[in-house]
Amino acid sequence: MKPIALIGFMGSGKTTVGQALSNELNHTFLDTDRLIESHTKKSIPQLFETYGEAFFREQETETLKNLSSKHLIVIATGGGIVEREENRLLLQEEFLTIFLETQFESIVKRIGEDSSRPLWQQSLKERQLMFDKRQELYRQSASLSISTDGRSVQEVVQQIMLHINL
Ligand SMILES: Nc1ncnc2c1ncn2[C@@H]1O[C@H](COP(=O)(O)OP(=O)(O)OP(=O)(O)O)[C@@H](O)[C@H]1O
Ligand SMILES: O=C(O)C1=C[C@@H](O)[C@@H](O)[C@H](O)C1
Ligand SMILES: [Mg+2]
Repeated sequence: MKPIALIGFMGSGKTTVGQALSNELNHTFLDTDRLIESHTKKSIPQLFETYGEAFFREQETETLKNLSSKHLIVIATGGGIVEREENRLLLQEEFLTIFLETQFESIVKRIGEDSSRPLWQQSLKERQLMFDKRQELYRQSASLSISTDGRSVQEVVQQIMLHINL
């Protein structure tokens, strides 16, 4: 069985839903953001500040490649993983990829003014533009989309369980 990958914008719930889903399935949970931080021994804000976004994206692709051959895992990805075509192809071909579809208004409520997400440190208009641009990329990369608006984390997990045939 292919590894399960959760994709979606920052705050769509990839990390929290991924943890709960992995418990339900008795799979190992891994988060590409946390793997990159432990590999580089730097926080994401430090990586962006010191080495720039391109370096972070290289690390992200390497991490995704390494995870593509693993079994019985659920991975949470970074919100920008779909920016690279190479990653989109990996997500389409090597993972059972699930898009946690979430309206921009819900994202704003969930994240607030969080300084741990460097690309959230922009004007509301720029955040919305980035969100709009990525929606099509998430859809292209996933074989299943689950709406998270108005659903608790457990309800999102239940929806995923209903739609995947394991
Ligand atoms: N379905 C939901 N309903 C309400 N709040 C949620 C839901 N899913 C996640 N949250 C909350 O939203 C916040 C962001 O969730 P989380 O960190 O899991 O998002 P993420 O997709 O992993 O973001 P990032 O791409 O930045 O890593 C957390 O405070 C989490 O508890
Ligand atoms: O949306 C993005 O581009 C990002 C989301 C986070 O998960 C991290 O991967 C990082 O902050 C970049
Ligand atoms: Mg996360």
